[in-house]
Amino acid sequence: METHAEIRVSKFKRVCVFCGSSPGKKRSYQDAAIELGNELVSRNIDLVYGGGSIGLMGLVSQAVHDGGRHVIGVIPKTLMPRELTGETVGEVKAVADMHQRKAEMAKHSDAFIALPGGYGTLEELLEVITWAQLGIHDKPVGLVNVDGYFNSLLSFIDKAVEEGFISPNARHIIVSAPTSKELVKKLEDYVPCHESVASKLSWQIEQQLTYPEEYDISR
Ligand SMILES: C/C(=C\CNc1ncnc2c1ncn2[C@@H]1O[C@H](COP(=O)(O)O)[C@@H](O)[C@H]1O)CO
Repeated sequence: METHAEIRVSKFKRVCVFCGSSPGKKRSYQDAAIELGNELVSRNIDLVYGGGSIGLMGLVSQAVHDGGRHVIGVIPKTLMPRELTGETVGEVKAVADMHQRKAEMAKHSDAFIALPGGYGTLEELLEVITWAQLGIHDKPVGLVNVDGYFNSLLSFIDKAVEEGFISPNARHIIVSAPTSKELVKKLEDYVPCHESVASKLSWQIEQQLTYPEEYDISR
């Protein structure tokens, strides 16, 4: 059995995790959030997430923080009062709005992982998949399919491929596995095979024009 003390090398420096602001009803969801945090620690990977301590977000961030890795919580100013999201461990980056939050989370991460969650998680997951399809980034995107939580979403995506709305190549953007350990391995091996609509460079130029300098947390 592998322990936290065992550090394995990863090609990812920072991974962005999208997950429920609620804990979910099954213990397995909460266990999976802690397992993902521990998996990142064991691979020497830092965390980027939506900030706060509520739900699965709190569990994954606490596990990464307790394991000694860096945690960045990217929070829109509106959600910053502690009674809304709880205390954030590690570094807090304040951003102007939800749109900038997603852009900043994406910019500072080498890969994206979704755990079970609700509308917010699905929206974040689908957006980074869409951005990959458009060529805005070429970073791997995966989901931890805890107890088959995402089966119906994956079936829907397969239906969209069958019906001609998603290309078979773009179907490969989304990587899934039942556990964090298997998923991180798959993401490490991921090679994009879909065609991009526009170059990464042209999207970067477009993004620089979108937000004023005062909100660019990379400075
Ligand atoms: C809507 C609720 C609480 C709001 N609090 C949040 N605090 C921080 N981040 C949030 C919050 N709500 C959504 N997010 C982002 O979306 C994902 C979680 O949303 P979900 O709908 O719970 O799946 C998460 O990755 C955050 O980035 C009351 O539940």
